[in-house]
Amino acid sequence: MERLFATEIIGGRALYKLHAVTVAVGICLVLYYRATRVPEQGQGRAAWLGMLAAELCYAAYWVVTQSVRWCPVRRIPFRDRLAARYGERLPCVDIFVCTADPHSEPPSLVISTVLSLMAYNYPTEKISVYLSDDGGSILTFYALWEASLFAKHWLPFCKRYNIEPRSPAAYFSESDGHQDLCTTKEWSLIKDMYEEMTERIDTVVESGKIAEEIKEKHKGFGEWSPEITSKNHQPIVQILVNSKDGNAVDNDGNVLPTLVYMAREKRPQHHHNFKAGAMNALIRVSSVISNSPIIMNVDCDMYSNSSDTITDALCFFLDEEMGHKIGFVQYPQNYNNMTKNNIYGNSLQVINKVELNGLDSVGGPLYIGTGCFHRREILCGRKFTEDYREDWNGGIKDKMQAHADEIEEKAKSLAACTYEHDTQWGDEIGLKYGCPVEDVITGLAIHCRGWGSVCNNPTRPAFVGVGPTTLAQTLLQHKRWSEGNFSIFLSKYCPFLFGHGKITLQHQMGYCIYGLWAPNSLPTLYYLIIPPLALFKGTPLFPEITSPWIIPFISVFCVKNLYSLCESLLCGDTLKGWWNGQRMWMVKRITSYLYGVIDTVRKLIGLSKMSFAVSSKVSDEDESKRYEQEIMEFGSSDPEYVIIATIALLNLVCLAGGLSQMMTGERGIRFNVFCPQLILCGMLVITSVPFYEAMFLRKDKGRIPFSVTLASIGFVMLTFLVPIV
Ligand SMILES: O=c1ccn([C@@H]2O[C@H](COP(=O)(O)OP(=O)(O)O[C@H]3O[C@H](CO)[C@@H](O)[C@H](O)[C@H]3O)[C@@H](O)[C@H]2O)c(=O)[nH]1
Ligand SMILES: [Mn+2]
Repeated sequence: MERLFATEIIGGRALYKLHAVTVAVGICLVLYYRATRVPEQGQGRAAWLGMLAAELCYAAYWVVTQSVRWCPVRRIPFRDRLAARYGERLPCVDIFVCTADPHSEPPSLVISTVLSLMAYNYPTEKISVYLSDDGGSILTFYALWEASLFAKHWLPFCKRYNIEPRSPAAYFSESDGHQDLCTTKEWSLIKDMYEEMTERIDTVVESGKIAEEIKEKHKGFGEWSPEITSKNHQPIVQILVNSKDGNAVDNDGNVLPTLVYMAREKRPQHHHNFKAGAMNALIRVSSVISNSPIIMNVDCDMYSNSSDTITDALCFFLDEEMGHKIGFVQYPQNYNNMTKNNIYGNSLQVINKVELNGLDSVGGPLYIGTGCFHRREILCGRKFTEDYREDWNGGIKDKMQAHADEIEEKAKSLAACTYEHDTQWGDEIGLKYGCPVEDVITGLAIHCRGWGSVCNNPTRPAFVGVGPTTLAQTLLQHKRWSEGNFSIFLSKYCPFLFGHGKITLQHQMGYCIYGLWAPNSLPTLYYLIIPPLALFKGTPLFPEITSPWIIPFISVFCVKNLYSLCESLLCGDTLKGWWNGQRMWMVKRITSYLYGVIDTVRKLIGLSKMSFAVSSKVSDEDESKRYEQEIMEFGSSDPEYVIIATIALLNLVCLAGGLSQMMTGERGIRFNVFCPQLILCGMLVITSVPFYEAMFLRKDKGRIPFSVTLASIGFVMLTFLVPIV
């Protein structure tokens, strides 16, 4: 039988292997040199040994990152074959959307995502969309109710003209009138309708109040009493559109997808486990409403950008040969608000296009929380067995029109905060609790239960969301990610221990690429502080520039960076984008990742509890302007900025000091001996130019505040007290 998807090895392997061998040999020589040339006590022995340790860490980490680069694969689904083979027998799909706060995640944005998901090219009676609102906000409920009405116009419009993307917000901001498709009149009509709705929603959100005459239009509004707060309320489940109900049709008379609002119960005395808790409540609530065998989930900002995504994903699950082994299908995260040169390195192109595909070849990509299709049974803890075959007819299809109220009541009981007490939920069943990257740890458990996963990365991105647009947001997100992955590494779920004998060694290493992000901060800090300081103080830490031993150092540096540049360019980044990305790696390592290490350790010894800071999807006008112009945003005196400014200044001072001492011949600083340190220091200074500008030249609100500069000058002076021994 013809396969429903194909697998292709991504080209460029010969070049990759050449680079890998060069770097590997270089690293061995560097380490050999370090280990055999340790200076005498008092001549920088400690600093030298520190360099050795840092380089050992880098070397080990480099090996880990190569695990996924050996043989990355690309998957190609054949949706026409699927349609021809399965026709009416295609399975039902439940779609979960999570939102947490109407202020950092505006309801108008959330419903655009919801509308894009309702408008998939897939039999509508087989789609159910669930919105989990952890903000428990009547404002979000109101927006969803508006969306349920607008859907009656929007879905027929999308399908009649086959438009993309089907998120109205994205569609209208991208197109200035698709006259070639439909009449201008029709286009303007629907656009006005959409804009009026958004305006109503935004006004309501701003005022925080909903008019009484609106509240009368749906019984759901009755759930909110004045005492309700986001942290203290009863469970709320409202079926806004019930596709089994004969009246739920759009303007063309076609059935609408089921649409459900859920706010699980929240009580101050019960821990709610953040997104993982929301997802688990959704799994249960949906089980009494639609119970589809496939669950897809997205974050509220991740709209569908391609309307055939469901069919594409099903090609993997329904493939006769391989399908029964596949636990989940992951799509990469793409963003529509990235600037050309990717100032904060947030486009994640290399992760999306290299690492996820590479992981696919060694056992499967990680579950990254959004844009992912799961089998319901697997999310609920099922182990892989060779004879496993899914019954695609699952799901609740009978008419429930008569007792929708009863179902809502049943669903509410499943969304109560005591429901999970003394059960396996959050552990063996559903998403795992207690980890800031609930997605990664859940995916790991699934892989260790024997399932594979695949990554589908179509040319037209399937999901597009809102990425961080300020430095602070970026650092916050990466702190959560690095901390989460590091805490997995240190827990009983450490891929090398938990995964041992269950997943391949390469797959274990693949997980560790992220698990070791955080501890990477330590060698990096060392490398950014000690060599410049040693330069200033006249202690050499590298071979002389004229010695043959400098060759491995330089070749590792050049080949590795050239390869990373190629990778980045091939993934669609610009040269400047790559450069910005390198700067951001440095910044993330000395701030987010360092914090990640500290907080993971604090949690291990019981000093702090897990948190999940939701990233804001809105930014103020002034900030957005600077973001568009790719000017780095500081503007507050966060301690992270003090670290960044201190390192930048330290390197500047050491470079200047080193150079001037060399010219005057002071302390015997000879060019030959110190050239490598000068180059290193010089590179750091060039990388840090935007930081100097932000400290000394810029006048706008986003500059580095004077207090930060002052503090960092103080820290630089303190650093000079550190002896190089
Ligand atoms: O208590 C909470 C906190 C968050 N969320 C939702 O979780 C999603 C992700 O939150 P966001 O602040 O956007 O975090 P990101 O860093 O962008 O999220 C990435 O990283 C997370 C793990 O750290 C994953 O859960 C996400 O799917 C993945 O997109 C959003 O839809 C939130 O509404 C909840 O539902 N409840
Ligand atoms: Mn997000």
